[in-house]
Amino acid sequence: MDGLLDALRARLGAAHLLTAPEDVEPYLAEQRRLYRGEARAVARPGSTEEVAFVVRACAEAGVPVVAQGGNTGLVGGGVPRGGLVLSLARMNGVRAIDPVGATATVEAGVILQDLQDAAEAAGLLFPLSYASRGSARIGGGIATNAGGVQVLSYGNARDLVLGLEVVLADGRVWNGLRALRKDNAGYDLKQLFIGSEGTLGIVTAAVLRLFPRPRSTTVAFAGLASPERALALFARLRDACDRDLTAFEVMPPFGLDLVLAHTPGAVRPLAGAHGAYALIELASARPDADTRAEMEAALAATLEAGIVEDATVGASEAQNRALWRLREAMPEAQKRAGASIKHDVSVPLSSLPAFLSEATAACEAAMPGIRVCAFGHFGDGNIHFNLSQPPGMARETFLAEWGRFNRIVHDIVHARGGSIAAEHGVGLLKRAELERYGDPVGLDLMRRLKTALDPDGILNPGKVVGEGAADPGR
Ligand SMILES: O=C(O)CC[C@@H](O)C(=O)O
Ligand SMILES: [Zn+2]
Repeated sequence: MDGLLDALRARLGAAHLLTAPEDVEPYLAEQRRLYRGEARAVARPGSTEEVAFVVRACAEAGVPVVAQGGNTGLVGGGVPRGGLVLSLARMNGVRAIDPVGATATVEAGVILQDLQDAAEAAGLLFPLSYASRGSARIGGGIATNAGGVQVLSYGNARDLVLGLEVVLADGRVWNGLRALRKDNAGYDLKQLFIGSEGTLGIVTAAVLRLFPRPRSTTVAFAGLASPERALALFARLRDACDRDLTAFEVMPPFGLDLVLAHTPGAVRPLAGAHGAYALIELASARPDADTRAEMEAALAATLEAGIVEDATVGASEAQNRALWRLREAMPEAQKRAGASIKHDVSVPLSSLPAFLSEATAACEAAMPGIRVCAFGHFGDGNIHFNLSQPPGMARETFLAEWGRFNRIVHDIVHARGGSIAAEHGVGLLKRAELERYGDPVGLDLMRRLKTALDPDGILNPGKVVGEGAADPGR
């Protein structure tokens, strides 16, 4: 190990090889305190060549490497289990924006918010977005195939990537950095690396799709009797507004109460109480678009049809933002309300309301006082089926029940043809669950891919389908 560290120090400079415990510490922390990493050092390469050098040196020394971006992941995918952390933070440049081709070529360490701002400065939109955008880095978003709040109209990270540059486990660089909309010259290799959580290669740069900026955007918040009504509303809006419907998020009354209690400045959007709340966004880049009128007409029709109980429509950008804030503050508010057991699941859209009532009833029966907080990307069929600890119960007592609730919730998801890892990935947290619910042939293919691309298990070992014991119960 010491020889390896000397070689890395010589190549990167002492300032970019962190070995002091206090310098390494931030890279070991995991935001939900579910895991604590272990690593001997953190390498901070400043170029693709330096990333390749680090990986090659580690491969030769048989030392594992875990790539880290903003370290904002939710499943422990970036938690090192020995070896070296490779931070992409210094590689944070937007290399080029092509306004005609509507593409951005970026380094993996660019912060998502900076990329959104750079696209905006060029008069365009980079639509990938989630609450951690101020610190999350695009390489992590690509490595986890991140979803977020605009998937309904723009897709997941996977749909936004045209080309990739990837450092392989042996230190070679695959140059797939192409800006083509059409390229059927063989297998689509970039898709292998997207969502592989750093287990098959380390993304160092990407060509990303940009879109016209919406000229008109309107956000509304609707109160409904139930998730069934939310589904009916979604279907109506999709019919009426077609591609202008850019987000359809749902939160439960308990979730809204948590947000109002724990978010400074948050104001109750509707006077009465409702069984479910939907945040709706309409946006259009058409010069003649008037999404406010479109929203008002669509909501008026659904109010009249008895689908919506009440609704408020943002009348300014500030009001639109305030409504979004209610939704985006949800995870933080839940964190402040104590420990949570999270399930990031998806089911076919038509069975989402039935899933919610079945899983809620099962969890409430399994632990009196448990508080179900199921919210999220309803329009994508993706719900964060989160459970808040009963008031007064100790954090560790509650978290010890994780395995039992996984079984309850994931069995229902699986029986309904859903996914137990919809948008946050597998990491450490869902490894045992993937083993349990994954199709055996599919799992075999995944392992073969891992072995083919990383035969010595250098890249992010123990994650997704890697070797090593999965954490039982989580
Ligand atoms: O905290 C969660 O469970 C979800 C976080 C994030 O994916 C969101 O949709 O807000
Ligand atoms: Zn989410």
